Amino acid sequence: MQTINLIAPAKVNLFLGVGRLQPDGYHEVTTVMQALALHDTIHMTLVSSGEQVVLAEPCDEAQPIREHTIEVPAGSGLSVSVNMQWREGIAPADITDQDNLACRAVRVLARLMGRTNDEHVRLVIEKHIPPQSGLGGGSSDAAAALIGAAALWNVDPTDQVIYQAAQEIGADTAFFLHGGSALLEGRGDILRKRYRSRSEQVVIIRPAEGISTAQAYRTFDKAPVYSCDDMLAVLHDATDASEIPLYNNLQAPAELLLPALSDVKGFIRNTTRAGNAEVNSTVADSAGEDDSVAPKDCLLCGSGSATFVVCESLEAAHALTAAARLAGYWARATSFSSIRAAQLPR
Ligand SMILES: C[C@](O)(CO)[C@H](O)COP(=O)(O)OP(=O)(O)OC[C@H]1O[C@@H](n2ccc(N)nc2=O)[C@H](O)[C@@H]1O
Ligand SMILES: Nc1ncnc2c1ncn2[C@@H]1O[C@H](COP(=O)(O)OP(=O)(O)OP(=O)(O)O)[C@@H](O)[C@H]1O
Repeated sequence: MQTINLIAPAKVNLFLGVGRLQPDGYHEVTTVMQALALHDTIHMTLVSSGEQVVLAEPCDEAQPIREHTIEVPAGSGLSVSVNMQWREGIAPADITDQDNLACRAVRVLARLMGRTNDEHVRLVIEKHIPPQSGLGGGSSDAAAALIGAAALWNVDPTDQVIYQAAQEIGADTAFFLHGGSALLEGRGDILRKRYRSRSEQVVIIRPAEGISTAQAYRTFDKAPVYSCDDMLAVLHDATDASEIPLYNNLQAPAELLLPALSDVKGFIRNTTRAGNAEVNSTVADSAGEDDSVAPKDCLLCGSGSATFVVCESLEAAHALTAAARLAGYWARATSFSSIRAAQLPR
């Protein structure tokens, strides 16, 4: 038996330019993704044929630790299971082991490698990234599970099969193998260039409801508004992620799907305007009086439903987080980061 620990960071899209729908059901996308320090933690154990192990795992408040027994009978092939631990007050989502993107990632990698060993991969995921938020939590868990399975199976972490598996799982997964800040095209899975990461404090604010990514794209198609070529030229010329303009053409469709998003924008504007200019003067100064315009330095995360706000200091981030929680939102102070999905040192 072998256990390793991994981190799976969240992301935001500093720039998300959705283009035309392709015959495969996916849209052409030009995006600049930026990793956050906020991350899920994954513990991954490989149990081989003939072994019987008893793992001590986190459970719930009533029973903080529980024993979990795993046996691998001969001829059973690969099996994968997961224990999801919801942290940070995130409402637990009902995800079967079969549908869990991290479990899927392990199975896809085994298939692409032609690996047919009798073995069990057990995952414990400590969830700090809320799902259906546009923060890519599930995709990042999948990327970390690929890195973890590769380490447990002695596969070179730079082997192309890992990138191939990531692309098969979903559009966002490939980014988390690179992390930091990067320009991606295609379905949002082809790396074009890397930038120096941003490093400021960020607050994530999420209303109670999530948004389905597929539904956000379908709503976009009803009245598409495309980014212009001048904007794309800026992305290709930039070397530092701080040069990237904040832009997301899924913001308007997401607001149509979820009116609570306009309330979040209003909350951010009012909080930073109403005598709290020191909370985030950048947002306050640029907010103007027009309530239909988003305050500067704040943008929808991917397809939503979370919004991120760039703050000038740790104090400003904590003040905004506290105000957002008081207003009934899920909120979390974090920062931009250069991390990626990775194994932690033993
Ligand atoms: C909104 C973003 O998070 C921005 O980074 C991504 O584009 C979404 O990436 P993701 O969650 O990994 O998406 P996937 O799980 O691959 O796809 C979910 C659904 O979103 C839609 N989808 C996704 C990516 C893309 N380039 N075009 C699409 O139309 C498709 O309907 C797809 O069936
Ligand atoms: N390990 C996982 N963590 C979270 N969600 C998962 C996981 N595995 C599968 N899912 C499913 O994926 C859906 C999207 O979750 P995710 O956290 O990736 O949302 P998202 O951030 O909106 O996605 P994205 O930004 O990639 O579009 C969830 O509704 C959930 O059913």
